[in-house]
Amino acid sequence: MSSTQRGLRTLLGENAVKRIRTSKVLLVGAGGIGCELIKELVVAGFGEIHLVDLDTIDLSNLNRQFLFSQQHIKKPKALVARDVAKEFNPNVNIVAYQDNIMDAKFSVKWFESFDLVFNALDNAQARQHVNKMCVATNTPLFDCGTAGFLGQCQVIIPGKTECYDCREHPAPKSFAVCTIRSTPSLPIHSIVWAKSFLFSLLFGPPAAESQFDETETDDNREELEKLRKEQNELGDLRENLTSPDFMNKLVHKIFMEDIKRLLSMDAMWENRRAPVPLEVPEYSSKDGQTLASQDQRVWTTAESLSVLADSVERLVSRLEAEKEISFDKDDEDTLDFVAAASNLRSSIFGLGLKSKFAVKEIAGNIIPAIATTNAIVSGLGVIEAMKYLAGLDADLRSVNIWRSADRVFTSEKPAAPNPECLVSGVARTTMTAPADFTINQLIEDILKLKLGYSEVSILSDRLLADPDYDDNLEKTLQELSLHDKFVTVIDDDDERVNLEIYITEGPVNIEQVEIPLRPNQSEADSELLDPADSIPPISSKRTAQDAGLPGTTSSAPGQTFVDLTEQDDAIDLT
Ligand SMILES: Nc1ncnc2c1ncn2[C@@H]1O[C@H](COP(=O)(O)OP(=O)(O)OP(=O)(O)O)[C@@H](O)[C@H]1O
Ligand SMILES: [Zn+2]
Repeated sequence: MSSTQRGLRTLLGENAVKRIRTSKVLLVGAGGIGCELIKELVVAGFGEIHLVDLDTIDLSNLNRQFLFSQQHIKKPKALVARDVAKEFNPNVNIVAYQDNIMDAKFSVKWFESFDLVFNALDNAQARQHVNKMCVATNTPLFDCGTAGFLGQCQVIIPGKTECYDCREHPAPKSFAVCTIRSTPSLPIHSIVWAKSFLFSLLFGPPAAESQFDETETDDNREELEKLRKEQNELGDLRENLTSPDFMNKLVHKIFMEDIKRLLSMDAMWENRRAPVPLEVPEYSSKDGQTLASQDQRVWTTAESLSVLADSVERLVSRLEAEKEISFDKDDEDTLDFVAAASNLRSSIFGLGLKSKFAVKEIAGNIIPAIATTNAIVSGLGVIEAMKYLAGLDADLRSVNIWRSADRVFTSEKPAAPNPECLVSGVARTTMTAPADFTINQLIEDILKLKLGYSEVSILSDRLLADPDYDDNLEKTLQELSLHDKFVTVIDDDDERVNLEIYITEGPVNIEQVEIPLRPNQSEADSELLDPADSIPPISSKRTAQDAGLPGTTSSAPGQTFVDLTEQDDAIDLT
């Protein structure tokens, strides 16, 4: 027995140490926090640890993800973390998966097999998914997150405490479309334009909706009309990505014609510096790669055009295999495109130019990760998990690390679940049904006949049916890929809380369930902590957007689905 474990026995007693040794733990994420957590868990003597991470090791991870070194670059994080951590304590059984935790194979049944779950994730979508699976399976979750010097470990005991989604996360700040598209006044506006508008329209997946604030007013109606026309032209250009003339056409359109069109709106430039259409110097894509590697200095116009031309060639050649490409600050081809295009736009509008390195920081919206904060938060998470295993429920605390003169740590007793929460405040059941079971059968035979609903809406990750939408009624569970997934049933009479049904394949059968009435709003409020006393959770993603906190993917009636992967442009520069 190690000295750590002897210390734990003195502190928590023999029983707790035994529970630590026999418990089965899931750790999601093997990045900055995950590396720290697995070390803590292994050293503390947790017996069985399952580790999931979808990513491979990048050079930029090495400064803080201390389990990884140069020879591990490009290898799967989960597998390398398992091998290295095992050396600290060969008695621990570590099972590693290089996989997305949101994959259907990590089913409710699989989650149910764990005693504890730790989140060490960098995005809200995955955290919300794990939160939902833990609440559905009644599994305690310790959600760790850091953003620079700030950190947090939220303790989530389903049914007893708040969950990740019990508090609303403030919507990320977004830029007005006119600032980005017509009147940029800061380098960041050019960067957002290059990344979220130009790059996404040329190479990205089709956006469901505009990522900018497009609220129409009397003042901007004409402008918005022009911008839509411009956008359609860009869509046409995308059709010709492989034509040898593409780069010329692109440069001509976005840096000359579109700028002239903007200039024709005289009123816009009365009190602003008017943009100057680009005078295109000689350039060659051949120099692109060499220039792109010079990431600490500002490129000239000709150099930016060379990098742009070269990155377009690289991206276009990838499109054969990839169909569409998303911006990623660690993907050099996408970063080169954004760095070059944004600087060209900045020079047109007379804004400051930036090195590729600086663009990476802004476009990736990075708050530098601090290894010490990750280590502290991980330690706090494991302490709370040990308290839980020792049966010290009353002593459980969610802990925050602040950067203030008088207090670095604050801790709070986790608040009670919010009855209005779309994860904690719903009823849940499971059902089995065969592949050819239709949505109509689900509504008529199960929901109406067995559970007594009169009017319902059904959602999964999208709307499947409601009283006015019947396109899917004859579609089967198999066609809609609904096995091993949750569907949400909303009572359109507004009486009962939402019902989440987890569907697996088998003969038709539904587990009986009591569906409570919707809580009265005022009663619900009085049971909760005063939000002013509460500290909103921090994401572990080191972007200002996630530190400012994500939106919600919940399936409330009338609420639109927010694809969190598309919110990367929300940049808060505080
Ligand atoms: N859906 C998911 N399934 C599994 N692992 C995930 C999922 N989403 C994120 N992760 C993992 O969570 C980890 C978060 O770690 P961290 O915040 O240190 O990010 P990073 O990508 O290593 O670093 P950075 O973003 O700063 O470059 C990453 O290793 C990432 O691969
Ligand atoms: Zn909740």
